[in-house]
Amino acid sequence: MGNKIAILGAGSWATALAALLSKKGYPVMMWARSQEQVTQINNFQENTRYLPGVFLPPQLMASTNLEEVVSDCKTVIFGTPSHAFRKILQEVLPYVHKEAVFVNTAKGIEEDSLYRMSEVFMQEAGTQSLSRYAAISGPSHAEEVGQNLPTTVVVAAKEKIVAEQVQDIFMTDMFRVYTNPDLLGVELGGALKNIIALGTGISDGLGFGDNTKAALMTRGLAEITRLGIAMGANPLTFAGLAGVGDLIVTCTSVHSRNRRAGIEIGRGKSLQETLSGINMVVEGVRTTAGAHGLAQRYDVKMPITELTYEVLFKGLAPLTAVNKLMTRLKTHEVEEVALAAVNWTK
Ligand SMILES: NC(=O)C1=CN([C@@H]2O[C@H](COP(=O)(O)OP(=O)(O)OC[C@H]3O[C@@H](n4cnc5c(N)ncnc54)[C@H](O)[C@@H]3O)[C@@H](O)[C@H]2O)C=CC1
Ligand SMILES: O=C(CO)COP(=O)(O)O
Repeated sequence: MGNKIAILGAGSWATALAALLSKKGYPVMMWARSQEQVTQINNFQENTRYLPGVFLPPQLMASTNLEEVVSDCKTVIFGTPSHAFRKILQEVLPYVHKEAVFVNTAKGIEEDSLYRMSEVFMQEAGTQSLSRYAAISGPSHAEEVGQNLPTTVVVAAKEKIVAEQVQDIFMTDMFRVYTNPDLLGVELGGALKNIIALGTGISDGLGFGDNTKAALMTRGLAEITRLGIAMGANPLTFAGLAGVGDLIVTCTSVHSRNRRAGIEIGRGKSLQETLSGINMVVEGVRTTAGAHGLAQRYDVKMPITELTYEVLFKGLAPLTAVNKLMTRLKTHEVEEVALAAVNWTK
């Protein structure tokens, strides 16, 4: 096994990462579903549909043949959306070397099972295999990574050695990679921030201001953290790159598809119209349904998530959702459990 890297997917994020690693000198091969993408990458050094304007090194190769792409690879990176993760994993597993490391970059929750991607991975590859699994997350829009603008991300893995191996693979002087042992927290942060980005987009689409956006982001982080704690994550992870970091970028960036979808919905478009107009993956939609299920399973209050769910799937008017959030029963800002350190005397 040499140091060949496989990247599965040829969307914006897969392409940005493939360009980064290829420019770093790794032999990289991408898997694309469509021959059109393969031709563009191999013959024209650009992925005009998903990452226009970013030059792809001529040595970066793509193929529609999964076996060819993953065979002899030391590292297999998933750059496909989370709803495709299980199926593609099933297809590649027979061809992947038994010592290869898997790196997932998708930010989502499986809709019916409510599994995180590491749980899907364990189910398909076996519990032992989690020692060869890592997740990358953090504030990192493909368009900016493609332009080599300074970016920071976090890699989480059960095994420190794997996290550090992946850190070394990706790290450049413009792409700084931190490690974190809290795989659960990193996966949750990356997935759940997309719901809040839909919410802030809706708020922007309704014509609300920066106060509203800051409120949604702050209270959004509070409910993400609340669910994370209930599931066993480290609360500090949500103060890091996969938590507040990614929340900030996704809720404020012109590049965010989740925010863009929210804006259209806030302006009155239906979910279907919105999604077909964007024509790229909007992970937050499925994740809202997943988080709605997790909130029920863990009996955690997630008012922004709940109302986003009702807007997306139950026809609730966005304005009514905002009104419902603003007129909830009055409450404390900080959870009782966290208040233990800084509390009022009774
Ligand atoms: N775009 C970004 O800036 C970032 C995206 N991500 C995550 O990366 C993942 C992929 O997102 P993007 O690259 O942005 O999406 P995209 O919409 O740009 O591309 C999606 C790619 O997946 C393929 N695809 C879609 N459905 C598929 C299926 N059922 N089976 C096989 N392939 C399928 C498409 O053909 C396309 O190549 C998402 O989970 C996203 O949250 C993470 C960090 C940054
Ligand atoms: O996760 C992302 C940036 O860190 C990408 O967000 P969008 O999917 O909303 O574009």
